[in-house]
Amino acid sequence: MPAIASYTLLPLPQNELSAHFTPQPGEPEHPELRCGHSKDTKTDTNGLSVLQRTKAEMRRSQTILRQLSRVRTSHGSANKMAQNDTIPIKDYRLGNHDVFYVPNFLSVEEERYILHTRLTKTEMEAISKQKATNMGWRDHGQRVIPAKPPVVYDSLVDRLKKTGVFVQSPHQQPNHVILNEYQPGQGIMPHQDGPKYFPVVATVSLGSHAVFNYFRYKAEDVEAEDGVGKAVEEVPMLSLLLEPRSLIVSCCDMYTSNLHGIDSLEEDNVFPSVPAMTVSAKENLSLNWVPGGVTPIDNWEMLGDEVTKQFVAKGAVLKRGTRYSLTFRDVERITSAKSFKFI
Ligand SMILES: O=C(O)CCC(=O)C(=O)O
Ligand SMILES: [Fe+2]
Repeated sequence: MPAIASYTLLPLPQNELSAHFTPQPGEPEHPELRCGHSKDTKTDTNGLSVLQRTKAEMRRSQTILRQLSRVRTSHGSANKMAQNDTIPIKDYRLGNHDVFYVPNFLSVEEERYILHTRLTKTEMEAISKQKATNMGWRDHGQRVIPAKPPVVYDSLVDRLKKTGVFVQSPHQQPNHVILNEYQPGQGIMPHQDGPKYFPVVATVSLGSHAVFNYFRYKAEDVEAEDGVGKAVEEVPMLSLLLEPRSLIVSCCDMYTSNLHGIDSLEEDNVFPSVPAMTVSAKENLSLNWVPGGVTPIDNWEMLGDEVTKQFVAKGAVLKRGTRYSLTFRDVERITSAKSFKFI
């Protein structure tokens, strides 16, 4: 499992930031938006407690967000999505799979803002001890998150609503978000998210890429190696390159019947998959497929960044940086997966 670093709640004071994401050459430097993480202290250098400073930071975050809404970016698609009434999610479907890949779902500014405002685990715990009120957001272990997520989350939830993927969920929108942190070399074992959630999961990637694999279970009569549970195919049925700022949605059968995971690697060796490539074809092509070997990327034609696309098209080794993911779900499950379809 990756470390669950924190929930993004409130901005950190500038003086506690350490350089984390350095602006690319030629990129305008925006002092408010430099990303970083705080030292694990309960008070800042002015002796303010986390709760005291959060009010001031909240006001500051509102100002930044107002500025952000005026920023014009070259990543037009995120801005267009923010303005449109609906996002045609069907246009982003991966073949016939219950999987949707949307590049540039977030703008560069939103990505930076979210990374800038995340709290550390220690800060989260410091706030929890002070028993602030529950605003309805929960963390992975179902502890209550005692503060309202910043406004940028509202706009992300709004944008997710516009895709229609949560239209049949109990609250018609996600009510739960997890922020995971993956250092290069970290991944997440193949797993299912389980019946606690409505069978739609929407994940936004930030900071770096991941290769996200979906796996089938082996036939009923094949036992797992450890004799516990069902055996899982070693070769992924699908592998997607998740670019920073992209959205991936898994639902329906993909949610209820298959597993997903990310290999624990420092770099991903990728090449383009061809349409309708079967698992056995992939196995042959990948020559003695091993986890972390060469991975055919099924969404390479849908990639948003032209340079990345060209690299993947030729075959490339992509070095991982620190990746964060925000996973949105609706917790209370009242509709059965079988009767649910938005596609
Ligand atoms: O971080 C990701 O992209 C996936 C996380 C995940 O699968 C989970 O939290 O259940
Ligand atoms: Fe998961």
